[in-house]
Amino acid sequence: MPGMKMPGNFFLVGLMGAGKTTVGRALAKAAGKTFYDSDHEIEAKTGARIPTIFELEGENGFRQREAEAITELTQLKNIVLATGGGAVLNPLNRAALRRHGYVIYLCATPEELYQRTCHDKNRPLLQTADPKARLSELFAIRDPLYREVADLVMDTSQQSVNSLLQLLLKELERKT
Ligand SMILES: Nc1ncnc2c1ncn2[C@@H]1O[C@H](COP(=O)(O)OP(=O)(O)OP(=O)(O)O)[C@@H](O)[C@H]1O
Ligand SMILES: O=C(O)C1=C[C@@H](O)[C@@H](O)[C@H](O)C1
Ligand SMILES: [Mg+2]
Repeated sequence: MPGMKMPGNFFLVGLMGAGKTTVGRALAKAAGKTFYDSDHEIEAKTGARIPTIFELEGENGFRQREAEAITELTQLKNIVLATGGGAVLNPLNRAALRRHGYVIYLCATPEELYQRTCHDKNRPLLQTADPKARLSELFAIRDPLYREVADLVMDTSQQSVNSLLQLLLKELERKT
């Protein structure tokens, strides 16, 4: 039974490596919705990879582009949207996410996030001497913000993508 609050969009939030893109794509397929990823939309629009945008325009420049993408994407209907890990930092993004869809926070420990992201160089905020410490700092700042916007918190620790998807579908069926 679709709830009144649910216009049919699912928005995924969480830190880098939480599985927003991976789980989001599978969820969209299973739920018959169109999948979008704000990071991919920004890259398609600019024709540049995210590390390049950070290099040329700084994090602030990227955040502006991200806010525009979130504004546009949250207007769409019947979608699953994987948001960039830092999208919740902007209160306008948080309001748009809450207003236009059902928000799912995928969480994991900083240690697990590190294991899932350490082989990939496409996350400029993790290109530091100590990416594990950086993930812990980001977790401390952002975990409350993810919880603030979330309708549902999913612990992804020690869960395969497929078992998470099954759990998520069950929860969504019950709650939405
Ligand atoms: N539940 C899980 N268990 C183990 N590995 C996972 C899980 N979810 C995702 N992964 C793996 O972790 C890596 C990062 O996942 P993904 O790119 O989906 O994260 P993300 O939340 O979209 O990150 P970002 O915010 O940087 O875009 C991928 O290699 C993915 O296969
Ligand atoms: O956590 C973050 O701030 C980021 C996460 C990624 O999804 C990208 O949006 C970018 O690398 C920044
Ligand atoms: Mg992603």
